[in-house]
Formats: sequence, C-alpha cells, structure tokens
Amino acid sequence: MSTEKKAAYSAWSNIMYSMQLHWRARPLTLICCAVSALVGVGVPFVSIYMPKIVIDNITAGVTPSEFILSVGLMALLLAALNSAKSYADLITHESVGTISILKHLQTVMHKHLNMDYEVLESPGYAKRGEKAWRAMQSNHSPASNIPRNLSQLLMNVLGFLVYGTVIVSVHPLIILLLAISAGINWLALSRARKVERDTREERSKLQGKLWYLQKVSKEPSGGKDVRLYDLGSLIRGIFQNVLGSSTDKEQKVATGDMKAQLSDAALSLIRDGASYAFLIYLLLNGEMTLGSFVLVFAAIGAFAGWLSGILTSASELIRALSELSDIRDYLDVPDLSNTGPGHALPSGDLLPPTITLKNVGYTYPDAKEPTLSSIDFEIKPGERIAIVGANGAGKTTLIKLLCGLYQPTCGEITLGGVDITRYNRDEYFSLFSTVFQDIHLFCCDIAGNISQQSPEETDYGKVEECLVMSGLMDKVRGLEKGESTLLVRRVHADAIELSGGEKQKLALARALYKDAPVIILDEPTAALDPIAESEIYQRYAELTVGRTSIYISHRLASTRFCDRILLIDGGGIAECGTHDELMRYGGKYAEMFNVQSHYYKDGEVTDHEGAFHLA
Ligand SMILES: Nc1ncnc2c1ncn2[C@@H]1O[C@H](COP(=O)(O)OP(=O)(O)OP(=O)(O)O)[C@@H](O)[C@H]1O
Repeated sequence: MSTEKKAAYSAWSNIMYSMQLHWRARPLTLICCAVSALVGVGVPFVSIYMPKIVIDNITAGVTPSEFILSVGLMALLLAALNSAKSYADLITHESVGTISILKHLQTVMHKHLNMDYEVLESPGYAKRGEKAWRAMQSNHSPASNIPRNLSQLLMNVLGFLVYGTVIVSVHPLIILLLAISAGINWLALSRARKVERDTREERSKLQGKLWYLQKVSKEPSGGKDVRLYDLGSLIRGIFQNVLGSSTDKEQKVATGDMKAQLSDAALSLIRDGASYAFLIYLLLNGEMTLGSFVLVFAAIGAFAGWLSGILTSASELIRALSELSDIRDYLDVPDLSNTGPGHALPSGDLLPPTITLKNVGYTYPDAKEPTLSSIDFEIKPGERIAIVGANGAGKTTLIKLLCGLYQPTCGEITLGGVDITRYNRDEYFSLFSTVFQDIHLFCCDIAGNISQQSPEETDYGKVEECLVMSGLMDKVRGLEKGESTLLVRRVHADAIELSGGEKQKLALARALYKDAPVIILDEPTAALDPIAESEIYQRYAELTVGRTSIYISHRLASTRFCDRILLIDGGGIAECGTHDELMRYGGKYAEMFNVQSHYYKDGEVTDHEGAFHLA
C-alpha cells in the first residue's frame, strides 16, 4: 500500500507535540517542570554557597548579628527552594507519565477503532501499531516522560552555566579541561546511542515476536491445540531462541552504555584530580581566599554531575522523541476512504439501492496475484443473491469490497449510480447489516451485543423480536437474567459462555436489529444444528423482506431460495443464474451441488429437486 510510507518528525515538532498535549491537559505540570529545573540548580548552588558565606564572614570578623542575618537569610532561601522543589517534583512525577500515557492510549485506541479496516488488517500497519503500543506501555516509558526529560536537560544546562561561571571566575583553564573531558564523554555516549539506534528496529521485531508468543501461550482460543498437539515444547523452544537473540541485542546496548559510563568515571577522576590540584596550588600561593576555595572546590565536584547530566538527559530525550515518533507515525496513518462529508445517501423510496460492480478487481497488499479481477454485476433493489465457490475463491473478499471495508484496486463499485468512495465511509457502512464468519462478542450484556448501543438507547422490544427471529430466544429465556446476561468471561466474572452456534444466532440477531437496507450473511448457519439451520432457511424470506440480501454458503441447497446465484471461480464470476438455470447449464455449480446432495440422501437423490424442502 503506497500509504505505508513513514513520515519524519523533527525533534522540535515532537517537543511541541508533547508540550501541547500536556498544556491542554494540565498546564500546571509544565509550570512545575520549569520550576523543578530552576530550583534543581538553585538548591545545590545555595548549599555550596553557604559554607563560603560562613567562612568569609568568620575571616572578615563580622558581628554576630551580621553573621546570623546573612547565614539566616541563606538558610531561609534554601528552605523555600527545597519546598518549591518538593512540590514541583511531586506534581511532575505524578502527572507527566500519567497524562502522557492516558492521552496516548486514548488517541491510539481511537486510531485503532477508526482507521480503515483494510489498513488495520495490513501487516505493515499492524507492525507500526505494535511499535506505537510498545512505546506507551507504561507511564515510565520514555515517550511518556518528555516534559521531565526537558526539565532535566534544562536543569543540567543551567547548572553547567552557573557552576561554569563560578569556575571560570577562578581560572578559564579549568573550564577548558572540563570541556575537553565533556567532549570525549559525549563521543563515548554517542557511540552507545548509535548502537541503540542501529539495533532498534531489530530489537523491536524481536520484542514483537516475544509478545506474540506470550499471547499465544495465554489465549484460551489457541489453548486447545497447544495441549492436544503438545505445542508447549515447540513454543517454549521458539520463545527461548527469540529471547536469546533479544537478550544478545539488549546486552549489546547495555555494554555500550556501560563503556560510556566507565569512560566518564575515568575521565572524571583525571579531570577533577587535576582541577583540585590546581585549586590547592592557587590557595597555597594566596591567589584565592579560603571561602572561594571551598566554593570552587565544591563547584568542580558538582560540575561533572551537570556535564554528565546534560549528556544523559539529552540522550534520554533523543530516545523519548524517537519513541514518540513511533506513536505519531501510527496516528498519522492516512485514511484511504472518505471520512469527511460525502454524497447524500439514498433514502426513502430509493432504498434498498442498486449496487453495481464495474470491472472490479482486488489484490491484497503484498500479494502477487489479484484475488478478484474483472467482476461485473448488478444487484437490483431487494434482490436475494447467493455467492458460492470453493474455499479461497474470494467470496468474503467480494463482500468486504461491497460493504466498503476494502477499496477495489481496480474498477468501481457504485451505489444508486454513485461511486461508493464519494459517500462518507461511516454513512455508507450504515447501509449494511453483516454477519461474518468470525464473530466477536463485546463485554456487555446480550441486549447490548444485539443493539450495539447503551441500555438507555436500546429498544428492548426490538431486541426480543430479533432474538425470536434468530432462534436464540429459547436460550435467553432459560437464563436467570435473560437478555441482561453478561457476555465475555474474561471481563465479567459472572458472564456466560455461548456455544459457536449460539454466537452465530446472536450475530444474526445483531444484523436484524440494525435493520439496514442490505443484509450480508457470510456462512451464517455453518455452526447451527440442522433444525436451527432449517428454521433460518424457512424464515429467510421473512428475515430479508424489504431488503437486498447477499448470502454466502457452502450448503448449496440453501442457495435455492435466492433469486440469483453467483459462482466465484478463478478470481471472477464463472457462473450466474437461478438454481435451475445453473443446474441445467451443468457447470461447476451443478457438479458441486450433485456431490453435496449425495451426502444428504446417501445416493438416493440424484438431482436438485430432492435436496431440501424449503419455503
Ligand atoms: N487479509 C488477507 N490478506 C491477504 N490475503 C488474504 C486475506 N484474506 C484473504 N486472503 C486471501 O484471499 C483469498 C480469498 O479469500 P476469501 O476469504 O475471500 O475466500 P472465501 O471464498 O471467502 O473462502 P472460504 O470459502 O474458505 O471462506 C484466499 O486465497 C486468501 O488466502
């Protein structure tokens, strides 16, 4: 897909993005970050300045009241700064990660829910989604801490400037020595960061695999196969291998960091030793006062901390910004379909509308061959269409195209004569009630699963009608809480579990409740028992009255109640007609039908007439 191209985000744009996010959520957080940076320098500076004041006062022989006043003022200032620091740190600590993670989670979840289905399904975007998800796994993840990183960086830069000024005032040579050592340290750290950057993509892939394997090991859906096919040792083996590779890569990064820290420690020793020796020389030669000696001695000791603080916080910030890029990269995935204002949908007498496919083809992303090509047909208002074909022929793909989940890679689909891409995507979706093969239940009660609305908005009378029509009412009546029974046990401890067939009935009830002008059923009876299935067939006319219906089934007998049958084969419509026409034609449909009908009547039935008695 051409839209998989990634955007590049500058450090500045990421910083502004994060700042805006926090400013909108809680401006106090950013103010506290700034305060934290200022007092983060103020507190230690006043602490090292106090001994100088004390010594200078003593050597100058000031009066006790002057001494108490000057030292007392400093102590008061220190107490005020300390209080401001505690408050600012508390707010930033509590707010920054939480605000970021909540906002990121909200926006990423919104993106997951609203992006084009076709894009959501594409492997390239799925990887981008996983990266975004990993970048915001906790409120300690780097991308969540950008304001604090900036505050740390600002504090270290301020500390560097203030302490540097104190040191330079004694002798510029000392600062030169300190700057050279900082440069060497920066190079060591840059190398460490380069290792981190170079291995990032691969580490991310390995973490994705570990994540997947953990998911497989805990998902009940795969749990049966894991146990019955003894897949445990296989999964453990793969996990072990991936974990080994992942650990190797992480160790490489950790080793780079360790080397940088060791070089910093060695350099500090040389740098501080030389600086202290120089200071002692100045003191012994009477070129500086004892008070200044104490101040500068302490400043040199702390200066190394500011320097390495700049390097560390800058590199943390770079990492955080790059993780924020992963989140933004996912959020900025463009919509392929029209999510803005669209052409007015057909309404009133124009419903259900005519749907026309003109030379439609579809190729899955990364697939070499098209799944469908040159599909031409028209579905008339209220027509009942059956789509049949072998496994993998493209039936589901065709209905995904029809209901706008996929966009044709060639040709066009029109609804009421208008290209469907001109309609607003979500308005277009409102025209379709669908039951797909994979049924998802949501963590609310049965009524909510059918209405897909809140209890206040749900029409319970209609829910009951749909339950009766879908054949699930008997089951629901037998439940203590009826349609208020909760589903999805993972979320609700008192939820119930539905069988495969019951889920299928519930999905049908959901489609009926939506009451859209076009109903699409993809194998809606595959999991139903023969009686329930037969009831659906008998009620099919009632279920689809006033609507256009499209019905996919491998039970070819069930397609007889449709007005027209399309057989998909070789990527196109190979046969099209009524059941009788296709049987007379004697092509693939007739062949499939005859093979199947033999199974039902054990060879007694040789033609279509005896297959099923249908309404
Ligand atoms: N998301 C996807 N990405 C890539 N290829 C896909 C995807 N979904 C389906 N396909 C491929 O497209 C082809 C048609 O699949 P489709 O699900 O439309 O077939 P079908 O006729 O509905 O099959 P069945 O009768 O088994 O349900 C298959 O070969 C399948 O491998």
